[in-house]
Amino acid sequence: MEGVDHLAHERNKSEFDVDAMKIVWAGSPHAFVVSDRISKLVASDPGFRKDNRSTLSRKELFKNTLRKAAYAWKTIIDLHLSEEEAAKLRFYVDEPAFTDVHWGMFIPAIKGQGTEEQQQKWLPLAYKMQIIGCYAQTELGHGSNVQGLETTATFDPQTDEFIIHSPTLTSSKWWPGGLGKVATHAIAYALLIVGGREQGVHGFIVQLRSLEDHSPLPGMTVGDIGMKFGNGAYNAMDNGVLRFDHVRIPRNQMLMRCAQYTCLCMPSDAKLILEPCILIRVSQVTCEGKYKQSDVPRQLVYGAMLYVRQTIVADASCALSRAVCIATRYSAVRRQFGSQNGGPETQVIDYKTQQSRLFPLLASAYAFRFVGEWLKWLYADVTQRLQANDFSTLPEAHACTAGLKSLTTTATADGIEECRKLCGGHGYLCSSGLPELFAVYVPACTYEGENTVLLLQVARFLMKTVSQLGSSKKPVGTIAYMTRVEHLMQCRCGVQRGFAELSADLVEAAVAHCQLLVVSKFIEKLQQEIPGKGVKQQLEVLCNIYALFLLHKHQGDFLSTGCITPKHAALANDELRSLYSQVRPNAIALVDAFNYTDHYLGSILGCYDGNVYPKLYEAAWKDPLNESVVPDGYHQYIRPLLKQEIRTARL
Ligand SMILES: CCCCCCCC/C=C\CCCCCCCCCCCCCC(=O)SCCNC(=O)CCNC(=O)[C@H](O)C(C)(C)COP(=O)(O)OP(=O)(O)OC[C@H]1O[C@@H](n2cnc3c(N)ncnc32)[C@H](O)[C@@H]1OP(=O)(O)O
Ligand SMILES: Cc1cc2nc3c(=O)[nH]c(=O)nc-3n(C[C@H](O)[C@H](O)[C@H](O)COP(=O)(O)OP(=O)(O)OC[C@H]3O[C@@H](n4cnc5c(N)ncnc54)[C@H](O)[C@@H]3O)c2cc1C
Repeated sequence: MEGVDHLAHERNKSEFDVDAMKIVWAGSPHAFVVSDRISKLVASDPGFRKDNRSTLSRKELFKNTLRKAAYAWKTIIDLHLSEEEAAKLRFYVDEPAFTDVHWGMFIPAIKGQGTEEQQQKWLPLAYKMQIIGCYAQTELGHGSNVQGLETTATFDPQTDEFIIHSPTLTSSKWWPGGLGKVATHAIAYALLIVGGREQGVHGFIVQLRSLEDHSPLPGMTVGDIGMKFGNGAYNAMDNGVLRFDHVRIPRNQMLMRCAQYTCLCMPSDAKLILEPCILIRVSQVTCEGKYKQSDVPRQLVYGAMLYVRQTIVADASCALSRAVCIATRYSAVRRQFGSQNGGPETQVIDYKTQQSRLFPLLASAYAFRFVGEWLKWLYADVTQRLQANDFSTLPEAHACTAGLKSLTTTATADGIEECRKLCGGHGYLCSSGLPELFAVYVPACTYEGENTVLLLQVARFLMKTVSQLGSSKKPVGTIAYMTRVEHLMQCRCGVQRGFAELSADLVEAAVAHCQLLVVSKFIEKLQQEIPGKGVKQQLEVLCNIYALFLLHKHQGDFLSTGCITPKHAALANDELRSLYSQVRPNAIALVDAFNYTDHYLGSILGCYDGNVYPKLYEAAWKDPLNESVVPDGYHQYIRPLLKQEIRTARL
């Protein structure tokens, strides 16, 4: 029935103030108002329709994405949207596109590593989208190993230029989003060679295509790398390949500042505002061909990665909460077995097995939300310190962004797939929204740092900390707890080649460290004042579920290290079951608190009114295969088969 809320009985059960929880989820009353307004704006505008994506061919999908990006930009300009509103618009439009990399990587890289002159020249063009940039780091042969990149940038003092060249097939740039068909410019990473000496990998601003007719400039071979995982989904993005054949660029297009971290955001009026900055020596190539080494950590060249990893953590809770919202609503609608005296069957959400799979994911979505908020704060803090020439917290910020990026994206990708399974057969339909969500999300485990490679970075940081225990350098911040494990210093293992040989175990330790971070940031959140009837209590239940679920899942480790006894393990399990029962009446309200529109969810199974079956039935008839009753190919293939004429037919 249209207009009837099939989940009303569920909503009536809730024991807390959903509107207050919406504000907790959004981060502040202001953030809620902005998010709510922009999500409704996008949902009500047919220009942002997305329900037909899975039936489009790659070319149609890509062109439609170009149209949407242009339309989004026009909307931003026409409505004078602020940066915050524009970012929300991008989020709710919900389509991977070249604009993500332009705003999310190209601009931050120039802001983080460009000199003031470079920023003054390039940023106004980029902010107005008069140039479109991509981030060309990865090559066919090397992604994780950035120091192994083969593209060269050789300085020619005769002409005061760099010659950018791809010397081998494996040095071809491969993967950069937006590169394939759209970007006019790239930040290309290349091995700097000055006076015959290699000086490490640096970033260079390189124009790729003509601003007149979009044709590749001389010396560039550029194109799309082809179809990716999943129909529709990430294929809206033109991940590209690029080869340079002795391309010359002026010397002033090498990104020469490693140190300056400015606030990585777009001014609301799209005009460039340059904050006064502290002058820090930069890596430079002079016109005489002298390389001047920066006196700040070379890792600052990875600044854009730190920023993007932090945004990826913030995004993880969005993707996971979206899948959980779909699976929770559908689990309340779906009934199987258990009818008593002809009454209704049991809602599948009432099965303890369903709860034990679903509710930890619901708790994780909230947990990731809060750790994402904290990471944003940490990033702002390290940025401020760097501006004051204080590099002391950079290793910790790197470990936190890398580790949490790895932990949250892995859990989110796995969680989306689990939500699909929680929806049974219907979860496999594209109209459930879950296959596409998974296909779009899962590369987050690989891009911006492959997840295991990032965990190894965390492990390295932890081992460094352990090796300093007992010295005058006391661990602080997120590793302060290590003072309580000084006995580790007494542990020795006889394994040769130490770190490499034990890396699989060290990765597990890194995961445990990151999980501890998530739990402790959830607990810290609960120590704040949280207004709204019953809101804090619900969050406490979710926090306990998150922590106890981890303990239950890893009880072997806890038991084998003597941290808990079998009795503790059994108690934890009993408590988990009790917590699931406490969440059950509030489950629908807890996902309503995400405040997602049906447009954003893009799922018949997750629609707000729970009117799933008529919508599924109706949607099936809209499939292109149902445009004709007798399919194309009947006369050629089916009829001859049925008539046993197949042996004589020309196939
Ligand atoms: C429609 C219109 C819309 C308009 C909208 C307007 C407004 C919109 C506003 C905002 C939009 C935002 C949108 C954001 C969306 C973002 C989308 C993102 C899409 C993602 C695309 C994907 C991009 C990519 O994948 S780019 C390529 C990424 N590549 C990698 O990540 C490579 C991974 N490898 C590495 O990071 C490194 O090589 C390494 C760390 C693995 C190893 O480094 P190394 O070789 O130097 O080796 P070491 O291990 O020796 O390390 C040395 C030393 O350095 C330390 N270190 C390493 N990295 C860092 C770092 N990043 N920071 C600080 N320190 C670092 C390391 O710990 C070592 O330290 P020691 O002390 O131990 O020596
Ligand atoms: C959808 C998508 C979009 C992307 N967009 C961009 C972009 O815009 N710009 C850009 O420059 N790049 C982009 N990339 C590339 C991406 O950043 C790399 O693919 C990523 O960094 C992983 O590197 P790799 O492909 O070399 O993986 P590899 O490093 O080859 O990984 C293969 C396997 O080897 C393992 N491994 C590697 N090194 C080690 C080690 N030291 N110890 C133990 N195990 C190891 C990994 O764990 C993994 O299991 C994108 C990738 C994808 C999938």
